[in-house]
Amino acid sequence: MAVYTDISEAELGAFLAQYDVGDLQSYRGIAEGVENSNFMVHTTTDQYILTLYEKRVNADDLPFFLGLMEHLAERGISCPVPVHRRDGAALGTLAGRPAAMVTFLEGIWLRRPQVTHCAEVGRALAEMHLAGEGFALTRRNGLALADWRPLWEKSRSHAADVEAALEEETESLLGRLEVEWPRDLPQGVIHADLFPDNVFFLGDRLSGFIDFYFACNDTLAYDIAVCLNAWCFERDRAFNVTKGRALLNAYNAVRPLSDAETAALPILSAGAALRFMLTRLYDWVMTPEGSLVVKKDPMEYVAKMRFHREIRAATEYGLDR
Ligand SMILES: Nc1ncnc2c1ncn2[C@@H]1O[C@H](COP(=O)(O)OP(=O)(O)O)[C@@H](O)[C@H]1O
Ligand SMILES: N[C@@H](CCOP(=O)(O)O)C(=O)O
Repeated sequence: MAVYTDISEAELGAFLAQYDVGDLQSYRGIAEGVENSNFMVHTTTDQYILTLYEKRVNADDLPFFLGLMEHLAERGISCPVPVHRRDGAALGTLAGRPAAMVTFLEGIWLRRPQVTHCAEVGRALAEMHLAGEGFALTRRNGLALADWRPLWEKSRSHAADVEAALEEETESLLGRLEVEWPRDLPQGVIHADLFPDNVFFLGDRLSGFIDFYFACNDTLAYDIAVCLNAWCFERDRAFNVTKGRALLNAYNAVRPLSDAETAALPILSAGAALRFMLTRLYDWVMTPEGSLVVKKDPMEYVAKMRFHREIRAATEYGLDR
């Protein structure tokens, strides 16, 4: 569960007194999520999400994350908006942690997204990429290609415990990515973690994105690759080309992909699969039993690395060309 830091009613009441949000009525910790401590807060005027930023989030990045949500919301993207205190600040301190309140986003995330939802994600991702243009702050991707090898070196010696071939396969893919990674593709603000648990729906209609805490400036098409991996594989780890088609074509209809972006999709998808395999592997082998960190299965992403290795063209993902 993701309530690493607990808060008392008195602390929260004093924190809320800095805002124009009415009086505290009730609050509860939210079990979902991995990185931070989240609370649902009901006041006499509305409901909000309170986040206490934990160790893995760099406090220097918070103005980027909070400012980005505001920038996107001003441009019509549905996402939480930071609530400002009476003194104008969006970021405060609670229980010794940096803390912020954001507006509550209606909707639920889908455990079993269907083709229609993949199309919604493709469309909304492209809209977000366009809306990100002009955002004044920048943030380097802390989990970009250059960061993968140092991360790999930390858990590499445990890879064989997870699967015999994993060390050799990872080494081989990483070596290839370091040589072939595309560096001249269109850049912009990317979400970088747009998994189903970060996208809300009301019925079949996408109601918004949450969890911008990996957002950064990077290759736009890499964000599509993250989504292809997160949305278009089934539980048996098979790629669903109908979902791929829906996601890619919906994206392309809003922000047409260049030939170079299209050609790079297989390598970007392999890289995206490796990136999530690496963070999952690290948590898998390094997190002590009984810790609150939720461990996700690295093998799910090993299967995706293997799948992309065989892909030669984006049309195999379903993109119409
Ligand atoms: N603005 C929001 N509106 C509604 N629910 C939210 C909002 N932000 C977070 N949540 C809830 O909190 C959970 C965890 O949030 P998330 O940002 O994914 O945490 P973490 O960064 O720790 O992974 C979400 O699955 C959702 O249930
Ligand atoms: N999406 C990542 C883990 C990050 O979790 P989130 O709850 O912050 O989205 C993965 O699946 O490995």
